[in-house]
Amino acid sequence: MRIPLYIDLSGRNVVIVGGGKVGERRALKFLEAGAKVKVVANDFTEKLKEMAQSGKIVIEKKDLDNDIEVIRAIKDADIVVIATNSKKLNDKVFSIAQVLGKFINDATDAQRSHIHVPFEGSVDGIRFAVTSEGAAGVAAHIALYVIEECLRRNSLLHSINQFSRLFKEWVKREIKDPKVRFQTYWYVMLDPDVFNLIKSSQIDKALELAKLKVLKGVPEKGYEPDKAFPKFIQQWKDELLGSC
Ligand SMILES: C[C@@]1(CC(=O)O)C2=NC(=C\c3[nH]c(c(CCC(=O)O)c3CC(=O)O)Cc3[nH]c(c(CC(=O)O)c3CCC(=O)O)/C=C3\N/C(=C\2)[C@@H](CCC(=O)O)[C@]3(C)CC(=O)O)/[C@H]1CCC(=O)O
Ligand SMILES: NC(=O)c1ccc[n+]([C@@H]2O[C@H](COP(=O)([O-])OP(=O)(O)OC[C@H]3O[C@@H](n4cnc5c(N)ncnc54)[C@H](O)[C@@H]3O)[C@@H](O)[C@H]2O)c1
Repeated sequence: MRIPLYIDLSGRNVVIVGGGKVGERRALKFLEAGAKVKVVANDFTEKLKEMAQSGKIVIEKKDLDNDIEVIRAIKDADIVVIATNSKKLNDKVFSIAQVLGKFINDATDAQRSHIHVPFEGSVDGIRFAVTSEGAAGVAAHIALYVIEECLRRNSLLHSINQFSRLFKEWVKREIKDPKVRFQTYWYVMLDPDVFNLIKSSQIDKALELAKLKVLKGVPEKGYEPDKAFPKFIQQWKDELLGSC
């Protein structure tokens, strides 16, 4: 079972074996996460060559035809990406990387890949990633579109998002006890007066009222996410899903 994570790869070494279209996409993706990217192949796309020329990545032109070359290429990697069009070479890189204990993203064999690169999107800074783990990429791609459009059209979520960000900043500054903080978030969301202000996009007023309520005291129990979230959904399901 693979689990979803968002990872900052600053300063980590990612070695991509294969300099074609897929290798290029992986280079761009891992660069976004701050990784030091090296692409090893016997041929590269124009874009990869440009990226190397401008110092964003390193490219190493090599015919990887024996184990020693592969070991040399990947020994310093934290993550190895397999993306050549030679099944024999992909299998070789996989077994060596596996023995060396590397994390492997195998773009050519979803089943054995440790890491999957999902379809990804974001609306208003809420990020999401969708994958079928290689089983039905077409369906995952369509699912991403549905999620993205549904969230984009949802003005209620937009307001909740605006409110939550500002409110959380304030709570983290003002309330020292994390246990109380956890209760606080759902305590105000379940308050009908605060929520009606959020619903009508009066974010400043909602914040003012929420702060007042919190300063008067937050219950120590009863607003844990596993209780509060279903209650919230039950109440606002139609408004939330109406735009989907
Ligand atoms: C999101 C995206 C990210 C990215 O690759 O950057 C991505 N695939 C994209 C495109 C794409 N994929 C394929 C084509 C060719 C034609 C077509 O089918 O359209 C194209 C189009 C193109 O290349 O242009 C076919 C294909 N895909 C995989 C295999 C190998 C296998 O099946 O084992 C084969 C060969 C199948 C065969 O041999 O028949 C496997 C994977 N593809 C994944 C992700 C992961 C799980 C996704 C999931 O299932 O949810 C996984 C497991 C790889 C991983 O996790 O590393 C990217 C969106 C690009 C964008 O939109 O910008
Ligand atoms: N995961 C995905 O989303 C996805 C999408 C499309 C294709 N694929 C698969 O990924 C693989 C790569 O696809 P592509 O379109 O980038 O292919 P490509 O033909 O554009 O690139 C292949 C790369 O492998 C290199 N290579 C091959 N043999 C080599 C060797 N002996 N030594 C060094 N380098 C070598 C080539 O130089 C080239 O850079 C294919 O197996 C394809 O089926 C995966």
